[in-house]
Amino acid sequence: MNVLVFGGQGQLGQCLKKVTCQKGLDKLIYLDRKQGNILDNKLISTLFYEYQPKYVINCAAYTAVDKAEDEIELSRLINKTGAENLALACAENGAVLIHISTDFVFEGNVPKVLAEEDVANPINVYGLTKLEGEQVIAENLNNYFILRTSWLYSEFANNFVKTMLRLGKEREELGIIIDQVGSPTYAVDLASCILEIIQTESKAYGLYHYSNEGVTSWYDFAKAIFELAGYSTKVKPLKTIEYPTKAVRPAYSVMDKSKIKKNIGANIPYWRDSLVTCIDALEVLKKIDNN
Ligand SMILES: NC(=O)C1=CN([C@@H]2O[C@H](COP(=O)(O)OP(=O)(O)OC[C@H]3O[C@@H](n4cnc5c(N)ncnc54)[C@H](OP(=O)(O)O)[C@@H]3O)[C@@H](O)[C@H]2O)C=CC1
Ligand SMILES: Cc1cn([C@H]2C[C@H](O)[C@@H](COP(=O)(O)OP(=O)(O)O[C@H]3O[C@@H](C)C(=O)[C@@H](O)[C@H]3O)O2)c(=O)[nH]c1=O
Repeated sequence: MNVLVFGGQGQLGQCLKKVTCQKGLDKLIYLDRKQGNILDNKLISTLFYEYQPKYVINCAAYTAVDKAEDEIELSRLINKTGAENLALACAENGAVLIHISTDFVFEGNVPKVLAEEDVANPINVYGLTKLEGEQVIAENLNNYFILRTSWLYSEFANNFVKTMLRLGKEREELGIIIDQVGSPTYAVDLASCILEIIQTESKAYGLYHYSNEGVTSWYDFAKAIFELAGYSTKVKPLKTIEYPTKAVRPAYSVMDKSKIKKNIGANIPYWRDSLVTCIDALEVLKKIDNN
């Protein structure tokens, strides 16, 4: 049972690799941007012909939230057209598509836990193009899982945890937004959930929410990162208005995970417990680097 992973060198792609290695699974084929460009339909056809995949995991995306405001067409090309290309190839070849989306499809203007059927109303280009990607998959394919996740971090690639650890070393104090609230997600936990869907060959296709359990602000998340990593960096709470960014971000994007727990049997860790695991993993990598 072959599984093609597009965006295999990104953060989630590397987490999938870590989990498959731990579990001894060897049927996943990881494609970097060159080996598996989701904008190249000829290449996609060749890959489907060569590997006859039963599952396709799309970890490829345009994820630079602020830059997307200036690169609308590129963001749309990767997040919408790329998703459409994979959906069409899956439909033609009878493969199941597992696609990742985001909490940023929501406006987040009310402190209400968001379910899959709640109205999406993106407030930035990244969120809009991710929503367009979801829609184009649903229009072209029946056998798909779209997992919306939020605030992904891990020991791999770029993410908020690694940014905090870098800046925390350089500065005595950091100002971090306190009035944006959500749920951090350890990408290794999400990778395990994706593999669970594949291993159980679940047929409960559809749209799902997946994040770690619990709710926090970026400010409290940063404080927890420094505390667990043993840093003495001070953290100053800022209002969104005091930290201007090119893209507007949702103030409240906590997602309801009842559906994925019920249909897939997902067992979801609490965000702080997973943060401990990630900080430990970063420590191990640091030791390996130093040797
Ligand atoms: N990061 C986060 O906080 C969150 C992410 N998500 C979603 O989760 C998914 C995984 O995100 P994450 O792993 O963090 O993202 P990354 O940015 O770490 O990885 C995305 C990968 O996609 C690759 N890519 C870009 N364009 C193409 C293309 N045309 N063809 C093939 N590959 C391409 C990138 O390659 P290159 O580096 O060479 O450009 C990169 O390796 C995405 O769908 C994202 O929208 C959802 C919520 C939160
Ligand atoms: C670096 C920094 C960020 N912040 C704020 C800005 C922002 O509101 C928040 C997070 O900043 P980042 O730019 O790291 O994260 P951002 O790119 O906004 O993260 C988002 O990425 C996309 C891909 C998603 O899908 C979302 O779920 C979410 O994870 O923290 C500060 O307040 N102070 C700082 O020093």
